[in-house]
Amino acid sequence: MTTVQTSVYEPLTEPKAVSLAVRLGLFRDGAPLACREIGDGNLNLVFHIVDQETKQGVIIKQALPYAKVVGESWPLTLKRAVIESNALRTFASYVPQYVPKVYYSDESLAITVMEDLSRLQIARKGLIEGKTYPLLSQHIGEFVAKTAFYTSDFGMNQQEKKKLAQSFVNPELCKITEDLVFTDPFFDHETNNFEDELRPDVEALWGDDRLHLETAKLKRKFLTEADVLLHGDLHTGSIFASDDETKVIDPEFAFYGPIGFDLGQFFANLLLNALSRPESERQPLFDHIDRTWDVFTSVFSNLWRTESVETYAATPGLLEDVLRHAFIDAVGFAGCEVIRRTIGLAHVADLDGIEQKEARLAAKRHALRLGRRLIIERRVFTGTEDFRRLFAETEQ
Ligand SMILES: Nc1ncnc2c1ncn2[C@@H]1O[C@H](COP(=O)(O)OP(=O)(O)O)[C@@H](O)[C@H]1O
Ligand SMILES: CSC[C@H]1O[C@H](OP(=O)(O)O)[C@H](O)[C@@H]1O
Repeated sequence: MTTVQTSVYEPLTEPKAVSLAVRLGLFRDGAPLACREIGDGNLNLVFHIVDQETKQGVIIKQALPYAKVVGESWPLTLKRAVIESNALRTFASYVPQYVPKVYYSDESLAITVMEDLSRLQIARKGLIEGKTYPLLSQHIGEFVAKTAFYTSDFGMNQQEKKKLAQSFVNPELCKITEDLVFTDPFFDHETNNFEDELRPDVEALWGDDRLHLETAKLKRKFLTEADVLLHGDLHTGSIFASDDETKVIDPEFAFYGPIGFDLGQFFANLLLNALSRPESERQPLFDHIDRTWDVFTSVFSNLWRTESVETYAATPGLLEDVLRHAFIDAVGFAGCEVIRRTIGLAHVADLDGIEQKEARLAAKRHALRLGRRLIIERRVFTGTEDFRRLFAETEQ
């Protein structure tokens, strides 16, 4: 991986980002450059620099030494920028069509300079506006299948895999997920954030021993199962889309983990959008879940049968076992994500943006019932049609 170390860290400002872009020779001499900090995520600065004449742009993303959403009281490693640029490059070696090009990265400045994707729209925003993105699930299914297979012990040299896994050890970012996704929302923790009216529903979750046991099993998987290289935060705000293109961004949470995790995060964020829509407009979200799983299983199975490096790959029943466990885990992980996006620290605009208060509270109560049953009943799921069934059963 070519990440250079040239300078001493300082947070960029818009003028400093322009100077850096000029110094790096990213634009022609004398180009009239405009720059805006457009970061709307929880953690980092994102500078959009555009040549005003040619309209060509680049993105400079910079990690701050703390979590932007909370402030300097929450220090956070700058190494996440290296993880992010290395993950983008690793993914590009398998699925270049689904990630932005990385032009340059600098470990000391904690920056990744990458392709400007402004021609596309963040999928969460588009889905909230009612867009359907017909190819989103086909692309994400293929993205997850190929990145998972080729980084697994079945798709790459098993000694090389261990080295790759080592380079993606990401303890601080994993700890955020361990806390914010798998732990805090299930207990009375200060990071939680929810409307007072939801307190009885939330306290019921906090006192639910069965839910605690099943969530603990999922957290244990996340902590211990170094199966494939994951994106680690594959929600719809980490995906740029149009009707014919899909690009996955923001893999600073990348690490070696359980194969069902990225799928579960993606399913959950489709469900969160479905929760914000009237019943008559939910079908495209469930269709996306079906298609993601179908494409994932078909691409992954094909690679397993044709390119596996592991002797046991041909053992009858093994692939089916891997896929079955990936699915069950994905359902459970989706439940954790639905709950944490409803009452945890980091919410989603799909639910928070429901203007009418009673409708918003109803959608959030539905989310809590759905998330709980996804976790507890994940082993009963036989296919993606069960998402529709459970969604309907938890509506009231
Ligand atoms: N390659 C890109 N091209 C255009 N805009 C981008 C690009 N990467 C990020 N952005 C913009 O910056 C925002 C925050 O980026 P993101 O990587 O999600 O940051 P964070 O790590 O803080 O969540 C995105 O929602 C998007 O609007
Ligand atoms: C304090 S980090 C909260 C939350 O933010 C991350 O998302 P993003 O970087 O896309 O804004 C991640 O989901 C974390 O759990």
